[in-house]
Amino acid sequence: MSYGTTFPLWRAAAGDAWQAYTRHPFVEAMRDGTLPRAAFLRYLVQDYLFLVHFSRAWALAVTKAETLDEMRACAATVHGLLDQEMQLHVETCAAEGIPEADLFAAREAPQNIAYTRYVLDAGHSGDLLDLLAALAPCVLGYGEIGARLSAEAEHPAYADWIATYAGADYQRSCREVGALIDAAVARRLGTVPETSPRWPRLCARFDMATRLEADFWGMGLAE
Ligand SMILES: Cc1ncc(CN)c(N)n1
Repeated sequence: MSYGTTFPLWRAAAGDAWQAYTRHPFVEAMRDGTLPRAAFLRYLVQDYLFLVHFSRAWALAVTKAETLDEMRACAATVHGLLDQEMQLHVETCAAEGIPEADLFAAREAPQNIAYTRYVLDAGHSGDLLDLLAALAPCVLGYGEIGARLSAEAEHPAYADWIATYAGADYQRSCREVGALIDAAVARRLGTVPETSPRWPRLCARFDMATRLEADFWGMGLAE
């Protein structure tokens, strides 16, 4: 999946870290159905909390925007996270006897704190581009993983999860976020952004967020 022109450049710059994230053993175990349910639920509870902070980060992006179009795109992502994506977590956990109040009150894992606060700090200390570079691996990586698993899954155990990220709503959000990133980059860095002195730092932000994604999967696998 390309989701615009900037994402493939950032993804290529991240090199092997991107494969380590999108083909992590946790992902492959969802693909072949061998992922233990306890590991999935541990991940899903943490991911609910992750999405709470991620929504805060996208809300911060609204305040960092310079145009109404940027504000609308960031606000639409906040809506998608709070009112669509989190339903997967709430409904799956409810079916396992875990009410939403328990999700909200769960204790955050260190890997979760490291990732979400890194992203929030990227936004607080930088501008919209710093924040978008740190947000991109999350949104677009799951789009890529969902699309691949929907074609390659060998077992139905995680079909609901896969359907959420392969689904039309999530894939549309990925294309919109890709377009937001391309327009924000062009507005601030011009048409050849790779030559900007800011480019290496944006690639470094994307790379760090990618590594924190892999650590997040690892947290799910840890006993
Ligand atoms: C850790 C993580 N990264 C990405 C996504 C997809 N929004 C997610 N739900 N959780």
